[in-house]
Amino acid sequence: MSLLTELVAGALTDAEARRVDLPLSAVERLAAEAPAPLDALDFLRPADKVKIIAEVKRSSPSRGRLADIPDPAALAASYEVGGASAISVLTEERRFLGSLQDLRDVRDAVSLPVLRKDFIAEPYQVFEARAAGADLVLLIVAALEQKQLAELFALVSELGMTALVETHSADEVERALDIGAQLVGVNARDLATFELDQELFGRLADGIPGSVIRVAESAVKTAADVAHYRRAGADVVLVGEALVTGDPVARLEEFRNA
Ligand SMILES: O=C(O)c1ccccc1NCC(=O)[C@H](O)[C@H](O)COP(=O)(O)O
Repeated sequence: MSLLTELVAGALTDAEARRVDLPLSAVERLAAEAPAPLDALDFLRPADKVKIIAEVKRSSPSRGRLADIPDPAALAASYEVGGASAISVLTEERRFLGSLQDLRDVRDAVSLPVLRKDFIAEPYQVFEARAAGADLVLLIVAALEQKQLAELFALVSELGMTALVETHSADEVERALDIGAQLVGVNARDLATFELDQELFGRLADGIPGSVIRVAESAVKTAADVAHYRRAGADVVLVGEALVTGDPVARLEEFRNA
């Protein structure tokens, strides 16, 4: 079983367990009652300076434990002070040690759009994201059949949220564009081998029209890495490890001025 398949299966098992206490009808109701989502596309629109999605990331399969993050809300608030344009919260529990409670806490602490970063494969998880206050939901093309991707994308949009559609090849970029994605990510990390390829963004960016917001994900350690992605056409960079292992405000300022 590939790591991605394992991560999706684990996320679905955990969602199934939550569903025992909170059935679909209840989570749908909570989603409908949640305050309206922010327009993430507006916050991430291309500008003179690169926009940053700053990630709350405790641990990862490739790097193990990164940071304890006892107070995700405080970390997210410091990201906002540092000038982030959106906050990504890893809610996957098994390998990233995140939770939906982290997302709720972050939602209450910032006035920026919040992304649910998880291994989403079922509508229940999308309703959960909205009920917890998410404005954005990650959809990983490699984890989904095209029909499933299109249906989840339609649901995310119907609930007023924005999908960050993540790709790792030209074929996946085409699939993202086919469903009408307005926010397309290129992840430098091969989710099967963990290999990082910072050049991948540049190779795929040309296939993404200028009307679509282009997000370079992973492998940003320094301002030079941000500048590299910027030159290759990134409107937005998504950064995790470098922010949770250093001074987030100082690093965000460096990265924004790259
Ligand atoms: O980070 C991992 O090891 C990982 C493994 C398998 C699936 C996803 C994984 N990470 C999710 C991400 O894409 C990153 O958290 C995100 O792009 C930030 O990356 P970084 O700045 O390199 O921490």
